[in-house]
Amino acid sequence: MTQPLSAFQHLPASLFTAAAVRELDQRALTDEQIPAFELMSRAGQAAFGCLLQRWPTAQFLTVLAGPGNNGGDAYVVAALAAIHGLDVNFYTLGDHGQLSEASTRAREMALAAGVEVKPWAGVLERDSDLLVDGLLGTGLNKAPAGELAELIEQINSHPAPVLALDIPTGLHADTGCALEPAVRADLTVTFVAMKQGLLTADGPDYCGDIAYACLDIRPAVLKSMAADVERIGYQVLAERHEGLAARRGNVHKGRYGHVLVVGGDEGMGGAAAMACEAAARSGSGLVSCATRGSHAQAILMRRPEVMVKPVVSGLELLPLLERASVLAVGPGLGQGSWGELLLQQVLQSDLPVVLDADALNLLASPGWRQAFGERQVIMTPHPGEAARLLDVDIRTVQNDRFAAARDLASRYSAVVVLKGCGSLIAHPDGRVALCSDGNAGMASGGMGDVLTGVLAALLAQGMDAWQAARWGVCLHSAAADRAAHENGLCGLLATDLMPWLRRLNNYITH
Ligand SMILES: NC(=O)C1=CN([C@@H]2O[C@H](COP(=O)(O)OP(=O)(O)OC[C@H]3O[C@@H](n4cnc5c(N)ncnc54)[C@H](O)[C@@H]3O)[C@@H](O)[C@H]2O)[C@@H](O)CC1
Ligand SMILES: [K+]
Repeated sequence: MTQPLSAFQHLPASLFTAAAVRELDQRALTDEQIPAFELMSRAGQAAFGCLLQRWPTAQFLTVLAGPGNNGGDAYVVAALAAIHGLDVNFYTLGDHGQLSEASTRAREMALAAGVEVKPWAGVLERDSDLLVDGLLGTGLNKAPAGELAELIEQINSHPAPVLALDIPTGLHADTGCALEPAVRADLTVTFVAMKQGLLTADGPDYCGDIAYACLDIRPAVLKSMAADVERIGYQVLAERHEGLAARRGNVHKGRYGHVLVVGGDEGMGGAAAMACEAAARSGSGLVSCATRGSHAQAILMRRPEVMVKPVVSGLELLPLLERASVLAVGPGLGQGSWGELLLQQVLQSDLPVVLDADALNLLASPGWRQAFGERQVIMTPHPGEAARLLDVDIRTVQNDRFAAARDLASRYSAVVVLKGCGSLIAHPDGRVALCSDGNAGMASGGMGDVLTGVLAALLAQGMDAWQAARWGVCLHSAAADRAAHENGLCGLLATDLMPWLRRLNNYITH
C-alpha cells in the first residue's frame, strides 16, 4: 500500500504534551462546566462512532479496561456496544476498586447495559472481531510489565484489528516512544487535543490511522493554551510565502540566488549531484558545485546546468564563496582532510548555510563545536548525527526527539531539522514544528542530499532559516509522498522526487 499524500492533514495543527492536555481537560471542566463524566461519555461516544464507521460488521468485541480514566472510556464504549446489540467481552486489568468518580459512573453505565465485567484471566479469546484498548492512556508512567505486558503481547498477536482509545497502551504521549511492549493499533481515536507523541518516532506505527475527537469543547478553550508543537504538512506550500521571491516577468536568474554545494569526496559524487539537482529543481537561480575532479564530468552529464568546479583545497573555494549566496555543505563531504579543509573555509564565511551529513559529523568532533549566532544556519541531522552532535547515544535522541531537537537548536544556535519519522524542525528560541507527511520509502540513500539541496534553494530565494526549514521539509515530504503514491514505498529513489519538487513548489498537486 502506498501512503496517500497528506495522510494526517485532517488533524489539528496544535500538538500538546500530556500535561497540557490534562490542563485543557481541567479548563473544560472549570471554564466550560463540562463534568468529567460528561467528557468521558463524549470520548466513549466518539470512539464508538469511529468503531462503527470503520468496522460496521464487527459483532464480537473484546474491550480491555485499565484502572485509570482510559479504562473509564472503555466502560462507555462497552456500554454503547451492548446497547447497540454487539457481543462484548469485557476484561479489567489493575485495581478497579479505586476508580475515579467518572470511571465509576461509566462502570455503572456498562453494568446497566448488561456488560459482564470480569478481571482478565490470562487468555484472550481468539474469536473476537475487534479488540478495544482502554488499558492505559496519557497516564502511562513506566513500561508495561507483568500481566499487562502479557496481555499486550496477546493483543499484538491476535488476528483481530485493534481500536486504541486516546493512545495505544505503552506509547508515550510526549515522546512517541513505545515503552515495549506497546499495543499496535489499527485505529487510534484521540480525545480533546492531539498529543505530540502520536506523530513522531514510534507514534505513527503504533497508532495506525488517527481520528481526532475534540469532544465538543469550544475552540476558544482549545486555543486558550499555546501549542507545544505545531504540526505542519503539505498545506504549508499553499501559503504563498512572503519569504519566497515572487516570480515576476522582469527578472533575471540572480534574483533567485546562487547555491554552492560543497561535497562529493571520492566515491560519493552522487550525493553532491543530487543536492545540486534538488537545488536547481527547487528554484535556485544558479547552482555551483565544489567537488572532487574525478566526478565533475559525471555531474555535468547528469545536469549541465550546474557549474562544477573541481577543488583540492580550501583556498580554491574562496572565489566560489564570493559568487555564491547560499551554501549547502556536507553531502558526500567525507571526514578526511579534504572535507575538513573545505568545511573550515565554509565556517569562516557568513553566508547562509545548510549543514548536512559529514559536515555535521565533522562539526561533532572535539574542537569543531560552535554556536552560529546570527548566521542563517540549518542543520539537518538524522538521529545518528544528532547523537554525535549532542555526545549521547542514538537511543537517547530517539527516546525524546523533541528534547534532542530543541537542545541541538539551542546549543548550536541554528535551525535544526531532526530527520526521521515525523521530522522535527526546532528553532533556537524553543519553537518546534513537526512534519506529519512523508513515508517509510524515504529511508533510502540520497534522500537527505535532496533535502539539503531543497533547503539551500529556498534560502537562496529569500527565506530565512526557519521559513526555509518548515517549507523545505514539507516540500520534500510531499514530493516523496507523491512519488510513492505512483509506484509504492519500496524502491523509492531520491531522484524520483525531482519532478515532484518542481511541481509541488509551483503548487501543482496532481
Ligand atoms: N481527564 C479527562 O477529563 C478525560 C480523560 N480521558 C481519558 O483519561 C485518560 C487519562 O486518564 P488517567 O490520567 O487516569 O490515566 P490512565 O487511564 O492512562 O491510567 C493511569 C493509571 O494507570 C497506572 N499506570 C500507569 N502506567 C502504568 C504501567 N506501565 N503499568 C501499570 N499501571 C500503570 C497509573 O498508576 C494510574 O493508576 C486519557 O488518556 C483519556 O483516555 C477521556 O475520558 C477524556 C476526558
Ligand atoms: K489506550
